[in-house]
Amino acid sequence: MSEEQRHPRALTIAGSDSSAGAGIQADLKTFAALEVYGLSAITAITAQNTLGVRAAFELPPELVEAQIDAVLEDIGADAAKTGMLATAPIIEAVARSVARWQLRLVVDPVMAAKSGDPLLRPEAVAALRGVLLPLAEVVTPNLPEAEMLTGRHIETLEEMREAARAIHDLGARHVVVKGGHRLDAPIDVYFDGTGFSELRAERIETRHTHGTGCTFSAAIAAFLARGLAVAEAVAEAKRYVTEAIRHAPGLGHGHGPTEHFWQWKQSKEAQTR
Ligand SMILES: Nc1ncnc2c1ncn2[C@@H]1O[C@H](COP(=O)(O)OP(=O)(O)OP(=O)(O)O)[C@@H](O)[C@H]1O
Ligand SMILES: Cc1ncc(CO)c(N)n1
Repeated sequence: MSEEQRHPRALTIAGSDSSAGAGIQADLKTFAALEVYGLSAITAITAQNTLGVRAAFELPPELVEAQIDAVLEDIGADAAKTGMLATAPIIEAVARSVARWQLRLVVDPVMAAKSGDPLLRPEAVAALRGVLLPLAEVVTPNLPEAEMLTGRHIETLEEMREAARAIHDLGARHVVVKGGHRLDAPIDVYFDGTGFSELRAERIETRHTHGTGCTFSAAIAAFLARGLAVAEAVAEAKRYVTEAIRHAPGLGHGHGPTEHFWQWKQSKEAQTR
């Protein structure tokens, strides 16, 4: 097998974030940092910065499908992830592609930006729940998204476990309910259909958490593409996002982006010492 054939590759199906802290841009940076070749299919173009989303333009579902077909017919993907999908017709087009290409899929059920601006039309939640979740190998809702998907109020770890089970019942094979929105430690609950575990990390006191969910789900897809089992991929992705937050460059006046290339920067510094 040639080098080219062995190089792991991953596909992101998501929206463009002009401030490059979230969306397609965060996903491609994550793939690159984890040495996975990144492919992209853009669903929507947003005009946003660290303070909020000013405008969004949703692309036609046929164009989303055409992007996926173009890269998969030629290059192929070992894993894929979805982010902002914007509308029900786009979700349906993506679900068709995922089924046709038998993609190993990580679904980040993006509904709103950190600023609170909506990124998914309210009527599209039903399509996300009914059409895409049954195709997901892993789904990574934050607390408000888990509440929308289950119709339950979620606060405690026990409520996070109950929500993970309810989302698993919708068809997703592995569920991570993320606790980044809790005020105490950012503990995530992982459920594989049989047992629960917790992904624990220290809370980093920072406002620079724009795109942390995108980064986490892209890292899971990258580690799956590299051949890790789901539980390992999720644990490694948690470590990756924690360090990305820790090394955030402090850009912008609102929720700034995280840093993806801290390891590369550290090794460059070590070389010049
Ligand atoms: N301040 C923090 N310190 C450490 N880890 C954090 C912090 N905030 C979030 N995390 C972790 O980052 C990951 C992403 O979680 P989060 O709940 O922030 O996602 P999200 O709301 O979907 O993000 P976004 O919508 O901005 O992309 C989770 O593993 C979460 O526990
Ligand atoms: C395009 C895009 N996708 C996802 C998020 C979630 O953070 C965002 N802010 N923007």
